[in-house]
Amino acid sequence: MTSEKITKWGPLALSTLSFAVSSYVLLKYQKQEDKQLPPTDESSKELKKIEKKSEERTVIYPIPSQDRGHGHLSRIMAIDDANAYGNVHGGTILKMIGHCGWIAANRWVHQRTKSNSNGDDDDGKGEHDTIMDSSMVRAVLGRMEQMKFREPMFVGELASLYAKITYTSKHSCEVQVDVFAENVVKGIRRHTNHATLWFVSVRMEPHVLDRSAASLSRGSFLNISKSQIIDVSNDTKMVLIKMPQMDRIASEEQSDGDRRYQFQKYERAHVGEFSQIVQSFELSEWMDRMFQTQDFDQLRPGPTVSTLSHVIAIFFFFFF
Ligand SMILES: CC(=O)SCCNC(=O)CCNC(=O)[C@H](O)C(C)(C)COP(=O)(O)OP(=O)(O)OC[C@H]1O[C@@H](n2cnc3c(N)ncnc32)[C@H](O)[C@@H]1OP(=O)(O)O
Repeated sequence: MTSEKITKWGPLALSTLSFAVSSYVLLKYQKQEDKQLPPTDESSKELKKIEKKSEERTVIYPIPSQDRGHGHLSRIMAIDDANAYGNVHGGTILKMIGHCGWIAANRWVHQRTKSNSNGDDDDGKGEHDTIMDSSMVRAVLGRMEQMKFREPMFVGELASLYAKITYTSKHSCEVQVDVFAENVVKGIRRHTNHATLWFVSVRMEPHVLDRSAASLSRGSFLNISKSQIIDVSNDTKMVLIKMPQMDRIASEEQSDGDRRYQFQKYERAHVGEFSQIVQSFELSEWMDRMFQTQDFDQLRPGPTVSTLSHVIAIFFFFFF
């Protein structure tokens, strides 16, 4: 064989050989693996045994009663929590407040299980008390109010948040969240933030979404009733359910809570109206009306603008 032939056909022959060997090895390995699998009956028995063992190991603890309606979060503030001034970013604190309130509200709504249902609260809003599956029950954030940034928080401090249910209405609850910043090195703790959140209790239900209608335009969503808000990604809808009520609440606390509840309801109901008034009100029209009026003149002591203008007009009329 000449060296020319070797250089021409050698690499091709080598690659074919290596391909054949690797295919043979792979097939043999696969066959061995198949042989190792136990028959189906045995394998299912084995699986059941393993599942039983892991179930025995998994202990599900009930949420302690003192934690119901309470939430707690703690975290050291890191460099990436900082804003341009080097303090902790307000958005970081807001997010943690949302999480902490969410813990308290969800622990609260999860008191509603099959065992404590009474089946008497179907008030035509689609809510029945027979909660099928606790994983479908949740509290969703409706409103965040009274967010107070009392003092700045610094990187390196320990942020500790405490949330507590302070009022319940038929379908919503008020959660108060307090935030503390602790300098662990110096042993100093400061009250940095306070917020009030309102959560609404809902149940997720499967819903067949008419995608053709929904995808036409954003406007088509506006036709969907508010109590059937749709989670497009999961094809589920939220249905309002009753909020578990606070018991053993002092009458003063109850009336204070009622007042805060009525106030936020009133505010929500009138925000739309107020913005409509602002939008429809032309500034130029307002300026015209303001300067046409004589009321301001009459309040001033001495000759009014209108009186002076009359004198000047008479002067020009007679002398020019
Ligand atoms: C956990 C999270 O962070 S979830 C993420 C953020 N949140 C969300 O995505 C929720 C989006 N919003 C919604 O889905 C809806 O607005 C809901 C479910 C909150 C309310 O639905 P609506 O159909 O508007 O409720 P509707 O007007 O019938 O009121 C039902 C109850 O909720 C209360 N509610 C409704 N909106 C609000 C609100 N913005 N703030 C406080 N309470 C509210 C009402 O007071 C009422 O309770 P009541 O019967 O005890 O008086």
